[in-house]
Amino acid sequence: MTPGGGKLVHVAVGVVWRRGRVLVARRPEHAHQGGLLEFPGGKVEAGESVQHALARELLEETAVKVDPASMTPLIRIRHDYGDKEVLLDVWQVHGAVGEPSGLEGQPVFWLAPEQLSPEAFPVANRPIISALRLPDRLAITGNHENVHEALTCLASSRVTAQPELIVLRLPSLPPAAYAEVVTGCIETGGGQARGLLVHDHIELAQALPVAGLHLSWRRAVVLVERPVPADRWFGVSCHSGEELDHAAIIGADYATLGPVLPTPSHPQARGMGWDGFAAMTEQATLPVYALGGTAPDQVALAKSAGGQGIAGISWWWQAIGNGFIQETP
Ligand SMILES: Nc1nc2c([nH]c(=O)n2[C@@H]2O[C@H](COP(=O)(O)OP(=O)(O)OP(=O)(O)O)[C@@H](O)[C@H]2O)c(=O)[nH]1
Repeated sequence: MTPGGGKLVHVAVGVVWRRGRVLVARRPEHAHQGGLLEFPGGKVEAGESVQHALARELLEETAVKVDPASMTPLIRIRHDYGDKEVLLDVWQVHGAVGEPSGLEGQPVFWLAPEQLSPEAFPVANRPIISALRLPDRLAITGNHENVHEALTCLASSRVTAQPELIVLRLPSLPPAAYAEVVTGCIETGGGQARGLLVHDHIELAQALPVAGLHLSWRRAVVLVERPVPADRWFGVSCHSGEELDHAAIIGADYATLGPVLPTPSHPQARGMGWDGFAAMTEQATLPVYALGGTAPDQVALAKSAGGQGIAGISWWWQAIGNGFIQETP
C-alpha cells in the first residue's frame, strides 16, 4: 500500500532502440495520462518478472518480439499522480524483431533521443528522458591553482578519455580565475563550452554558453528551485537519500551519490558500498551517478545497482603540477 492508501502499480516500461531511435506511442485519450506520448509497456502481473511482463506487453501492444534476457535496466521511477501511484521499471531493449504497429489503435513511431520533448510525456517520464540523454560516465576535474595549467590538463585529459560531460571543479581558483578557465573553454570550443558543467558558480552557468551547472550539496541545500533553464543540465552532489530527495525537489536532472567505495583522498572513509548505493537509488526519482572509488569498468555494476553510471576524477584526469586530487566533491 502507498502512503495515500492506494496500491502501488508496478509498470514495466520499454525503451526499444532501432537505428539510434526509440519507439514511442500515443496513449489513448480515455486512458490515464491520455493523449500524451509514452514508452510502450504495462502492468506487471502477479508472479511475472518485469522483463517477461515487458516482452508480453510489447507483443500485445506493438507486435514486436523481444528476448527478456537481452534487456538491460535503465532507471526505476516512483511517482504519485494523486489519483494513482506508479513504479515505472524502465528497461532498454535492443534487437526487437518485427515492424511495430499499434495493435490497440494507438499511433506508434520512432524518435531520436533529442526529439523526446519532456512536455509531451507524463510527468513521471521526465527522468527517463534525462537518463536516455545523459552519458554513463560523468568526468570531474582535479584541482588546480593556475588557469593555464587547468586549461592544459583539461585539453589533454579530454583527448584521451573523450568524456561527454565534465564537471569543472576547481575549488582552489578564485572566482575571476575560474571564469577565465570557462571563457578559455568557450574560445577553444568555437563559441560554446561543449560538455562543460560549471561547478558552484551559478551566475556563470546562467550567463555563459555552457552545458549546465553542477552544485555541491552546500550550495544546493539552500535552493528552493532550479537555478538554470531547462535547456541546461543541472546536477547536485548528494550523500544520502534525503539529499537525493531535495535534489529532485529543486529540479535537478541528475545527482551524484557517494562515496560508494573508499577513495585515494579519503582511504579511511568506508563508503556506503554498492548495496547502500542500490538502496538509495531505489528510492530516487532522478538519474544517479556512483561517485567515490569508481571507474568506467564499473558502469555495468552501477547500472545494475539502479544507477546511471559512474562519476569521478582519477580515471580520466591527467594531473600535472599541483593538479592532484585533494578531496572528493
Ligand atoms: N506504459 C507506460 N505507462 C506509463 C508511462 N509513463 C507513465 O506515467 N505511465 C503510467 O503507468 C501506468 C500503467 O500504464 P498502462 O495503462 O499502459 O498499463 P496497462 O495497459 O497494463 O493498464 P490498463 O489496463 O489500466 O490500461 C499508467 O498509469 C500510466 O499513466 C510510460 O511511459 N509507459
